[in-house]
Amino acid sequence: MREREISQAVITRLPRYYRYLGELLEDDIERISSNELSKRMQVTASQIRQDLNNFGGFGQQGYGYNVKYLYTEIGKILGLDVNHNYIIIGAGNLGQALANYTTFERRGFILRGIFDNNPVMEDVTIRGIPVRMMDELKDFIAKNNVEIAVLTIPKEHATDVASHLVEAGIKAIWNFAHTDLAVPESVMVENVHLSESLMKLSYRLKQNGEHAYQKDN
Ligand SMILES: NC(=O)c1ccc[n+]([C@@H]2O[C@H](COP(=O)([O-])OP(=O)(O)OC[C@H]3O[C@@H](n4cnc5c(N)ncnc54)[C@H](O)[C@@H]3O)[C@@H](O)[C@H]2O)c1
Repeated sequence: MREREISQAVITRLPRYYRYLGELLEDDIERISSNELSKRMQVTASQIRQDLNNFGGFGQQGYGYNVKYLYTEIGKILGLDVNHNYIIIGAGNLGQALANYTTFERRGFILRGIFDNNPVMEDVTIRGIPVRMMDELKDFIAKNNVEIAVLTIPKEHATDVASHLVEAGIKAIWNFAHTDLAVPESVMVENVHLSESLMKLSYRLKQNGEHAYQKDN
């Protein structure tokens, strides 16, 4: 597989293909045409053919796509054929919600530890995992082969914590703190802003002329 030649735009669409193909598998659907997939995903059939042609030979005239094969291959491209150890930093509302979301484990993301700097949280367990204090962070990352840190702490502390993570050899940060992190290029950062998604929804409601409650001044 020549992954280097796949464009970034295609890569960003892969998780969605992966999700839909996973649902087809759960429904015991073995093959699907690009037209059928197009209807389900609301993407044009030609976009699907173009995207999936990047991986060569997956679709066959008159047969369509072999769902299991495509799902497996896209999983490999996304690095989902191996496990990734991760930790959560910030055991508050969001950190706990993510820690309790067991579907990540099914995808191969294994929660190894949860950290916080509030002594009240020390040894509180979330899904059987004890909350640890930050002084254990560096050793823990090295000993447990942790690749990914999820940052669910207030933005004021994010820069400082990110630099500790870099020092400790973390490879990737899933950043929920609302701030851009300055880390070396070798460390991957994926920022998540749920409120931006909500704003897009608000925009669409507005375009649709939906009634909205006026804000109190
Ligand atoms: N990106 C998003 O879509 C999104 C969505 C919701 C919340 N957030 C942000 O995520 C953060 C967490 O939200 P929450 O509702 O869980 O808050 P919270 O107050 O419930 O939890 C934050 C936790 O971080 C811990 N903490 C603070 N500083 C720390 C440090 N230096 N090291 C380790 N732990 C530290 C606190 O003790 C607390 O347990 C907030 O900054 C919030 O703005 C982002």
